[in-house]
Amino acid sequence: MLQVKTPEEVLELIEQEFVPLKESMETVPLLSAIGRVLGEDILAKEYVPDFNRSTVDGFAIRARDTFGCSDAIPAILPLAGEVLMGEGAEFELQPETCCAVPTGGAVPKGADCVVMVEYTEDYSDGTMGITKPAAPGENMIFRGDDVEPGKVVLRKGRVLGAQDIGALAAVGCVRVPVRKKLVVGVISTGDELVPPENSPKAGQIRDVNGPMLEAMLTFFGAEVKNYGIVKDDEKRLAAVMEEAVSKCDAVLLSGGSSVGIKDASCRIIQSMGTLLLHGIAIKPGKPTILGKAGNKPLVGLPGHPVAAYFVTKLFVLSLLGRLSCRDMSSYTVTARISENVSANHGRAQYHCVRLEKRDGELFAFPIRGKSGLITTLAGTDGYFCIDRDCEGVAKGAEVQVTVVLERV
Ligand SMILES: Nc1nc2c(c(=O)[nH]1)N[C@H]1C(S)=C(S)[C@@H](COP(=O)(O)OP(=O)(O)OC[C@H]3O[C@@H](n4cnc5c(N)ncnc54)[C@H](O)[C@@H]3O)O[C@H]1N2
Ligand code: MOO
Repeated sequence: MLQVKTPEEVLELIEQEFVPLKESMETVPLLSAIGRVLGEDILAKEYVPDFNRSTVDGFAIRARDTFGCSDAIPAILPLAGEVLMGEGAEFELQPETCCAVPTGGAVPKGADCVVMVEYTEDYSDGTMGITKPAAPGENMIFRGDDVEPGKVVLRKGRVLGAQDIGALAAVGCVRVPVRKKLVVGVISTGDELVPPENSPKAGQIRDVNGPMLEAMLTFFGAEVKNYGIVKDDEKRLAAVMEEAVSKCDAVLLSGGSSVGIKDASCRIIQSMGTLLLHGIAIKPGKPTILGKAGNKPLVGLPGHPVAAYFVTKLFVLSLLGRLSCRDMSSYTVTARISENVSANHGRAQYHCVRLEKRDGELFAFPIRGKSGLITTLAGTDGYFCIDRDCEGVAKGAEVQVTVVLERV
């Protein structure tokens, strides 16, 4: 019999038993930092922007020179100069004058706002008519509006996206401190397994978990060492596990996690270090094993692909996040369930769903099927959970769907 733990207990166990990897930082060029875990807080060293800028094409002025003006009675201001793009405004704007400025151009000293070209008239005699009163600060970005020296631009732990690469470029951070990629070993075990490129003979099936786990880990940002398929031979499996542990920061072994005579994963993991857990109160995914060799996690995943998928999503990635100090935020949306879904297993029950908007409302269509079927994962957008004390959800009820980001 398995001594199962609740999902909450498993996440606590992960926090207690594993610590972030030491000396796991490296510096990479700006563009190589996409998708990597930021290793340090990034503080601005300079003002961004470093000068007052216009946000429109127009004329830099002093707001008070336009008070009370209108279409009928424009404020008439001599044109004192023009600022060119990419050049500083070397002069100071005198009262009751104006100066042409392009969008993004520097606003000269003395000016406190910019009036849009649409609210001006060019009298072609060296003067401009301003037809709308302006307020101080209008249409301007001031020096340091974006960031000032010392301001935190990005926090460590964040997985860097394209928008973050832009922010790093803005502050001149072109050598980015990131966490080294975790090296994760993946092993599939089972006499029935053949590589996906083979045609299975009677009693054989293609290895689904190996490629699926490799894809999940690659998207997560790990470096994967795939040890392929190992037959149900305890000695051979133990030898491949030893090899993987010596080369990797964590090892995932799928199949053989249950309590059958040939299910050797638990014995092997136990023999290599400490067994922390065998059994989680979730469906699918109950016969999961967690152990450690030093600070290196050894995970025995259930062979059923949907179970292997959920255990990886719910626990393995959290564990890898713990090792690499990674921000593990997930994203949920509220959706209306399209049909009744029952549950009475005394375990938290996870269901994949397809999301679809109908008449402006988001619906979750549950995908039914046993955890041994892989097509129940294909084409799904996320999943929701029915708590272990709940008997199900009724058609039309709102559920919180965790969106699977691999597809974004
Ligand atoms: N007596 C019991 N039997 C089972 C229990 C139990 O508690 N008591 N739990 C069931 C549950 S739940 C699951 S999940 C599975 C877990 O099985 P194992 O981890 O021991 O895995 P196998 O027996 O090796 O395989 C199960 C199933 O999955 C297929 N498989 C395995 N690896 C792959 C792969 N890489 N790609 C695709 N499919 C794979 C395998 O062919 C089997 O069909 O145990 C239940 N039994
Ligand atoms: O862990 Mo399972 O519930 O048959 O996939």
